[in-house]
Amino acid sequence: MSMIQAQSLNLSFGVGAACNQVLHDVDLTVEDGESFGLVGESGSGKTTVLRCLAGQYRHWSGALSIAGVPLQHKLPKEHFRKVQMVFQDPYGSLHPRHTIDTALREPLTIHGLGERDDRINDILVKVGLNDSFRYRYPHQLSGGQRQRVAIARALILEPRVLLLDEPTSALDVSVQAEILNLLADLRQREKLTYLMVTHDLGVVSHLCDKVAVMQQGRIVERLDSQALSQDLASHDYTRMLVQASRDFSAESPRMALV
Ligand SMILES: Nc1ncnc2c1ncn2[C@@H]1O[C@H](COP(=O)(O)OP(=O)(O)OP(=O)(O)O)[C@@H](O)[C@H]1O
Repeated sequence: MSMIQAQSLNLSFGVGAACNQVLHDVDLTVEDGESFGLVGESGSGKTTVLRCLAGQYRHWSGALSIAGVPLQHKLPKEHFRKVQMVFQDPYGSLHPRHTIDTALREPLTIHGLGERDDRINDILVKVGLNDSFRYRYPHQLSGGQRQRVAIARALILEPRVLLLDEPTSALDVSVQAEILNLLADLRQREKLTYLMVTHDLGVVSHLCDKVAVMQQGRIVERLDSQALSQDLASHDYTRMLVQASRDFSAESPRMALV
């Protein structure tokens, strides 16, 4: 069974002359346990796809489902036990005046889950932190540690799907690989399915099994990330992205599309 499915997903902002259609008949299938990348130019609609699945936009048309369950426009609370989102900026996604303990406790309270102290300790260990972080505030953590907390907050409800919106792009280059390795590890251990937006084709080849390329609200190509690294893309736009990534990596070897 597919874990994530989008069929003919359309979404516009504004009305009348100001109407801007940002998604055009997006079809997407992500299998259980797969890591799927969404790449493409800025403004092509990648984040909007994630936000529809996360219930942040309700005015889409088409069909969406998670684990075979069709999504309604207003999502029930149980949806968020299955699907969680991790944002680009870990500082912005954590309340500055809430301790890490409060940030992690809140979803447990909302969903009425017990054994809260044990769950908080366990999840901190899973993301490579420990209980010494519990009573700190976000500003007392490094960028990488904050993103670990944001990942812990997403995982504390034991979801099956993580929607990752450029999870490493706001981080210092030196910690990006650490977070990518953590995400790869967690996917295996927790049997998660990932749908990840990224600009970085190096991240795709490191973390994703498959990739879809978006341009102006449409998916123009779907392929295995291995095929992408081996120059087997067929669409001109995808080939242009790969070339741009290679040119950039000549200046910054870390970005290399392996
Ligand atoms: N709330 C909104 N109201 C109006 N327009 C919006 C809104 N959110 C997004 N858009 C528009 O939708 C289009 C797609 O935006 P989206 O953030 O999905 O692109 P993206 O591919 O994720 O870009 P980036 O890589 O720069 O994050 C853009 O033209 C954007 O301006």
